[in-house]
Amino acid sequence: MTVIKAALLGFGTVGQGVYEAIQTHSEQLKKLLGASVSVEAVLVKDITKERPGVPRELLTDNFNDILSIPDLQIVFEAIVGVEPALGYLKQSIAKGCHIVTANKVLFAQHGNSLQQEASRKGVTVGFEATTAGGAPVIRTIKELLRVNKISRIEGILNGTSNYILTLMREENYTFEAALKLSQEKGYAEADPENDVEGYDALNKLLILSELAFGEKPDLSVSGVEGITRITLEDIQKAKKAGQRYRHLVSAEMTEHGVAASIKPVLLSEDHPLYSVDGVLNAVAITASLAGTVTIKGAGAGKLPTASAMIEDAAALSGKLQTVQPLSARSLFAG
Ligand SMILES: NC(=O)C1=CN([C@@H]2O[C@H](COP(=O)(O)OP(=O)(O)OC[C@H]3O[C@@H](n4cnc5c(N)ncnc54)[C@H](OP(=O)(O)O)[C@@H]3O)[C@@H](O)[C@H]2O)C=CC1
Ligand SMILES: N[C@@H](CC=O)C(=O)O
Repeated sequence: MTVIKAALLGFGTVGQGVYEAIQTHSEQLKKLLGASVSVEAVLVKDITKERPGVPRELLTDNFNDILSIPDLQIVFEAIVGVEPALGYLKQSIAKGCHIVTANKVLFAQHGNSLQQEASRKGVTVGFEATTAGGAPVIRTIKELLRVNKISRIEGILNGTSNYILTLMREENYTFEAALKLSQEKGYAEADPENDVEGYDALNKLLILSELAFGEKPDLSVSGVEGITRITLEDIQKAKKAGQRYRHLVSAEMTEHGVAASIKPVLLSEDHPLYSVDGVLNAVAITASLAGTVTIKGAGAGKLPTASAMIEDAAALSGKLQTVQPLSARSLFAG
């Protein structure tokens, strides 16, 4: 039996989901990739934490242990913020590994340069999980762009905000209680201010805009607004009037560049995003031939996000070397 060697950077909500999905979907991956995916090491920050379900000898807090794995093919990255993740991904590319990341903060700033470095080394960068969780928005835009020109993108890109707004409307939750529940469910960022003040949606819009239009919008005039100014009273008043608050992002190609907006908006029943409740995200892409294509799916959470990362790995079919299983599990044990 041969294997494809992978390493995991981060073992929080998303990292655990990727590890679990590789075990539970091993047969599908084997059929697609021609060999089993073997997780050879898991990088964490705090090596002393209890990690049920993962063999102790796979854990390390030293990135050099990852770099020293022979024939490593895929590095899944699910840690938080730009550094040290960016340095780790650059070193992984230099080692000849394909990388798959969920880290939108990093990717919004450094996605282009990472992709250029990867292409020079003949490897790929999967970033489906950076935007809209399990909903395949990146893949859809790439497919559309093969022939279409994209003129506009509009959507709900933060699962936490949509979940909070839904709980406040449907179950009279306070903002604080709804945020706490979204943290418990693993939807919110390590610093949830990124979610509720609109910065997470901003990073995702920057990623989509760069992909769809080849440039990022300038938001210095319109600014970025989250959901924190909306009160329970506002939401209940809107409900009585048959309206719903949504945190909406949009980006449109104009003759002066990309015009964008990120703010809460009141929608009526006739709007296509009116019914997108809970942790769902939805993105409507307007394309020259296809018209408007709308993708909807879980925008955050362990398994939907892992699904996006595993799909990126599955897309490497035909590009991966398989090797005999190793002794790697004992590489850095002790
Ligand atoms: N949660 C979600 O639904 C989604 C999250 N994302 C993105 O995925 C990434 C991970 O998110 P999530 O799993 O929720 O985050 P968590 O906070 O749950 O987990 C982060 C993991 O990264 C590890 N880590 C943090 N800093 C370092 C470091 N310097 N060196 C090594 N390991 C480190 C932590 O280690 P330790 O366990 O030791 O603390 C932890 O295992 C983020 O970039 C996030 O924006 C993307 C889509 C959806
Ligand atoms: N915190 C993010 C997680 C997914 O990207 C969100 O709530 O959308």
